[in-house]
Amino acid sequence: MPDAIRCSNVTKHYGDIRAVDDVSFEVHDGEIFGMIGPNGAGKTTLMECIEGLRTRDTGTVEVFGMDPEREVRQVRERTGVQLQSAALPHRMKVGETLDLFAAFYQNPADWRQLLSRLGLDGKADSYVEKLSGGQRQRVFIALALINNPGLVFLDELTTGLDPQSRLAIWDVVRDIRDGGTTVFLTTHFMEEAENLCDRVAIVDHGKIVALDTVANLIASIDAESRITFTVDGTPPVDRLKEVSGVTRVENASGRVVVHGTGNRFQQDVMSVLSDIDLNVRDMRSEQPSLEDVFLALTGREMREGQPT
Ligand SMILES: Nc1ncnc2c1ncn2[C@@H]1O[C@H](COP(=O)(O)OP(=O)(O)OP(=O)(O)O)[C@@H](O)[C@H]1O
Repeated sequence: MPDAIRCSNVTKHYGDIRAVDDVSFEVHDGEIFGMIGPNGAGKTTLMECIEGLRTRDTGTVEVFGMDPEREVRQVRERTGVQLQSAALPHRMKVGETLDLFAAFYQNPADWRQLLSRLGLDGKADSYVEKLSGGQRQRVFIALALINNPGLVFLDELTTGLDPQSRLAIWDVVRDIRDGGTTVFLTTHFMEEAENLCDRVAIVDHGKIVALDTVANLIASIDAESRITFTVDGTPPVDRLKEVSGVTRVENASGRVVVHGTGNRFQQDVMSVLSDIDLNVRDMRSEQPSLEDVFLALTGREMREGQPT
């Protein structure tokens, strides 16, 4: 698969702070690629070096084979960057804003079609600042897509949105990918990376500490799953301990937690429970997540110090 982005040994300092530390990776054409990591990990700086908005200290960056620092105009024509809302003038209508941005490019998209594609029919005459958070983010996506880019950068697109708007934005991002545009995004939300991204880079202290599909990242750490339930009667603790893959069984007054690993763990525990002649209630299953991957790789919680 050809690559939309290639970075080799990219480093960026701010004074003594090494924000990006010798990073090398590729983003494939046509994928949704996500960067996750704690505050200050270097995600935005790395993204800006790739966008050509920030000058790297060392290393090479190629976007569709071009250097974003030297071939600025050509890279701008083929990429879309999501602006922060503060970057827009006050009291602009949605249609006016899109018209203005369309004028910057040689082959702009038909913005009325874009609005329709993004579920913003009828909003052309609304003031941007009067829209809901989710609608405003769609306008920023429309602005990032105004030049029909082959690659779009989205930096913490859903921060500040309610869960329902976030889900709707995920559909929009998938639709962008399915339309043939590569998506490079950063997020603070583990579940966003898990649900949306084809591949994820975990960034910590300016380095990529892991990069793969979410399923492969989770499989790589061999972390435990948990099945929790309540039984009316004596739980079959000894039988559960014999199930292959089970590492631990806790029992506190009939509330049982079974820990284990492997593909068959869940199925085999269920099979023991369906055999016993007891009422099993309130069952919950917890799978390992990207949070567990981060913890396994760094020894720290990714959410420590995160905004809520
Ligand atoms: N313009 C700047 N001048 C000086 N230091 C900066 C500047 N921008 C970022 N930094 C520092 O560089 C490091 C990386 O910051 P960056 O914003 O790239 O991280 P991030 O992963 O995007 O964080 P967040 O998730 O909070 O946005 C941090 O230590 C930050 O304080």
